[in-house]
Amino acid sequence: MTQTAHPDSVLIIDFGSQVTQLIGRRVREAGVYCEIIPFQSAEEAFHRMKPKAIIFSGGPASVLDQGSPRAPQVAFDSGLPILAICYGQQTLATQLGGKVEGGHAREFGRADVEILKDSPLFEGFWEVGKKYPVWMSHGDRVTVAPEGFEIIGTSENAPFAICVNEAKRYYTTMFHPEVVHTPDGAKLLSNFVHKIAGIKGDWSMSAYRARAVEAIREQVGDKRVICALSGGVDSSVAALLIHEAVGEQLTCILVDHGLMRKNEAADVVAMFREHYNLHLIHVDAVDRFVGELEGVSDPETKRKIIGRLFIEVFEDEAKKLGGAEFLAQGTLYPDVIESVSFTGGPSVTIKSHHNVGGLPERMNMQLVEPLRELFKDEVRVLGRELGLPESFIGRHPFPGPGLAIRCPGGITRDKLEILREADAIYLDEIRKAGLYDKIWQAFAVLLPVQTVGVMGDGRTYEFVCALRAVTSVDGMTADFYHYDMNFLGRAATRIINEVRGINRVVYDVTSKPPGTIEWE
Ligand SMILES: Nc1ncnc2c1ncn2[C@@H]1O[C@H](COP(=O)(O)OP(=O)(O)OP(=O)(O)O)[C@@H](O)[C@H]1O
Ligand SMILES: O=c1[nH]c(=O)c2[nH+]cn([C@@H]3O[C@H](COP(=O)(O)O)[C@@H](O)[C@H]3O)c2[nH]1
Ligand SMILES: NC(=O)CC[C@H](N)C(=O)O
Ligand SMILES: [Mg+2]
Repeated sequence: MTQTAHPDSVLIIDFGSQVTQLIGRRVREAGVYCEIIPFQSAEEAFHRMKPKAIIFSGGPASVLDQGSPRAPQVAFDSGLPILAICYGQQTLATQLGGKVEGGHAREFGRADVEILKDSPLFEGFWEVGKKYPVWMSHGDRVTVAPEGFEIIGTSENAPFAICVNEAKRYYTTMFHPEVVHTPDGAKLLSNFVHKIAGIKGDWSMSAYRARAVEAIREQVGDKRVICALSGGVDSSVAALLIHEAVGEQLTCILVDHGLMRKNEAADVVAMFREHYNLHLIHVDAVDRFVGELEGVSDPETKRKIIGRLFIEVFEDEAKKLGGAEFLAQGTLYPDVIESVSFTGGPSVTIKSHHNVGGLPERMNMQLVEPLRELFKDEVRVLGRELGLPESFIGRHPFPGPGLAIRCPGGITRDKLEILREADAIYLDEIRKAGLYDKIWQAFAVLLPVQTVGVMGDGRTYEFVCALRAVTSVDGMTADFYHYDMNFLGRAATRIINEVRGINRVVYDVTSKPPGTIEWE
């Protein structure tokens, strides 16, 4: 979304660290605009962005390896302040004539850094002669600093814990200031962008909104955009931004595939019609999806059928509109990071996430992704900024393939109905207990297992319903939610009493890993 130069920006050069995204986050929290760019395209981005400061991230490679990543020369020629973290420190040292060695004691986790000399980097919170906790994760280390550098902080296994050239404004740390395990790290990054680079810090979500709108206008011109709108917070916020940018040129398409939560499609349509004056097409594709899914039990086959049908429905709708040049998506930063990782490498497919990403190629469309630099909680802040009702902002994520992947075994219309009812009761109980916002995602699963029960003196032989609730930050890892047993008892009783077809309820106590959040 960032075609134009921002007057006060920070260029974060990504060497592939798992936590690079957190650097961006901290910089934004300090009120400064930034972009994270893979090292391969950093030079190009530098000329486009005209940043006021540069940060080098950590990374999995060793600078001692042939062909390992380097920072572009322009970073050093620019005269800009540089903060270089971990791998960034190692490549900076190597590129400026210092030395890096492997084979020393590796260091993962907490370390204590002792401050040897004052610096604007930690002015206001770290004092000479004292020790402070930081988080390290490295095998290699700098053993000879480049000329003009001095060590101002040291730790047991990282003699060059903080090594700087104040004259040039080059600051390098062996530890990671961006992670929460370095308690003062955010302040350190804030000092770098404010005190050292002299950037004001007047960037905010409302500034993000204004720039995003401007960038969308520039990208889209007077062409037509379609937006796949699920009512999830990501696609809702993307749709509102694009609507603000190009108004009438936007058409949103909500596909009711019969796999949504109870009343979901109607609620989403009602909310958008009530609050916003945008084109919204509500496609009733229930028979098309459920018709093809009936009897299908293999999880990957279900996902592939759903992915294909989504494409077909969008193709049909775009045709009816006379074609569309752009497809909008609510892609977030965590969705992007996996595709730009330097190490890449073959990884196994655990499950094929339904993703409209396959659409544009097949349909000859360009992508509009105004949220690709944000995290989910930042998207929520932006949603509030745009006036999206709170009931939409705080919603639990809901997967594109919906209830189909919560109904292990063969899908039938009856099973989908039973599951939809159980899920609605479960969520209702969660809301009543005031737990909805404490849980990251909660849902019911209908197991393809029938068990014997007794109700009203009669024998029953009905399905088992499993309840799931997890806490998580980004969905990549998760812990099961620790309910009070009374709550579970209440939810189970209501589901068994009110839903015909279920006579037993169990709770899933599996974390991710080794489980995944969804059952398929
Ligand atoms: N029923 C649907 N109709 C139209 N588009 C959909 C539907 N389900 C999913 N999509 C599209 O697929 C994208 C990916 O879904 P995903 O669930 O990751 O995001 P979301 O629904 O916007 O937000 P959330 O993660 O909070 O559910 C959505 O942003 C939306 O563009
Ligand atoms: O849009 C989506 N399309 C999918 O195909 C899909 N599969 C899982 N999910 C959601 O992703 C998060 C992690 O889920 P898993 O642990 O099951 O992989 C959880 O939030 C899941 O609900 C999906 N979202
Ligand atoms: N976290 C990092 O950036 C690690 C850098 C380098 N791979 C090392 O092991 O030292
Ligand atoms: Mg969703």
